Amino acid sequence: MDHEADANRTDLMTITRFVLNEQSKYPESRGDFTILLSHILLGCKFVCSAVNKAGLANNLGLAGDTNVQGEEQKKLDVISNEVFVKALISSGRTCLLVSEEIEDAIIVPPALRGKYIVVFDPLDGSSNIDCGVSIGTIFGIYTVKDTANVAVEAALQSGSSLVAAGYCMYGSSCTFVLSTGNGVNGFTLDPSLGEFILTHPNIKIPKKGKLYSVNEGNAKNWDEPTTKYVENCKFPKDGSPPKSLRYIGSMVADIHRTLLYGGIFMYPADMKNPNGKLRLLYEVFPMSYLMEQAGGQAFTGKQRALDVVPEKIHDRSPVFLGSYDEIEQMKELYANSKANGE
Ligand SMILES: O=P(O)(O)OC[C@H]1O[C@](O)(COP(=O)(O)O)[C@@H](O)[C@@H]1O
Ligand SMILES: [Mg+2]
Ligand SMILES: [Mg+2]
Repeated sequence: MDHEADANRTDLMTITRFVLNEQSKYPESRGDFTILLSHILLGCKFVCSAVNKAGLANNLGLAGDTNVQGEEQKKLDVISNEVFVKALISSGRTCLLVSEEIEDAIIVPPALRGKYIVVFDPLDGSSNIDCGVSIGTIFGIYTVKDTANVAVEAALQSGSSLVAAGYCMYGSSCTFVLSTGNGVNGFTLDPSLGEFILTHPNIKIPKKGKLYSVNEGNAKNWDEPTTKYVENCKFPKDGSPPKSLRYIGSMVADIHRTLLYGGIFMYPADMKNPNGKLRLLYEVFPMSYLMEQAGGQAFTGKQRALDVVPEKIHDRSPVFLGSYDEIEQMKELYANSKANGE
């Protein structure tokens, strides 16, 4: 380890220091959020290490069960879910948990309750686990006034009520991206220090993009606006160069690239999946929150994604996320198709 180089690095802003600085702006704060976040970070470090060692520790492949979504669970889906449930409950700052991998919401025992609801996708991009492609964890945080009588309905809040959201990407490096409502910041795990260091301050998505990201394998089932938008990416009518297609198949990785490079990521509704595939509470909302905080937009095809009010905890929603101008184009296509009664 090059201690001298590290000692000279004055920019070593750890995420803990960053959040404590943020917290100092709220004199009334008791540090509950900082404690909750430290437990989420611990969970991410644990899962990052488990992902890195998965092949060695025989943690690749299927777990043998099916989750509430009807998907075959991967061993790492189960491991990461257990890690986050334990970490979140032991923080003593949560009262209700919603996980992609568990059918019912977890109501935290009264003695361990705090004011936060955490909705999370413990491992996103499960289809990419066994081939070592980037995967991640996604989370959203809400608050509750009445923790004593908390029930599952308390999680059915619109995305615009989130107080924080983020993801951790397990890729070539482990990157943690967070917003608490004052912009978006990215931190990279320094494995030798075991610390997340600020490496992407104040992320702002470019207003336009040269990339589009969608599973074109679903194209035959798409609606008119989606078909027209993708057609225009490939054969632009205004003479501009065609956009390039980038699709990893892990929402965390596709969104991370979109935040940094610009462009659009979409999982539209189609005739096969009339509500799309991605889950509102722990995929669509957190990513929409981050996208808006970075200057982009998030649209469902009908409305601003964050304005949707979920009816059930595992509801799905179509979603278009990305650069401001790209989503404006998509909105226009939907408005026109509506006007033409399509
Ligand atoms: O294979 P498809 O249909 O393109 O779906 C890919 C999408 O499904 C997901 O893998 C769903 O998330 P999970 O892996 O958490 O179930 C997203 O990460 C990704 O964007
Ligand atoms: Mg997911
Ligand atoms: Mg998942």
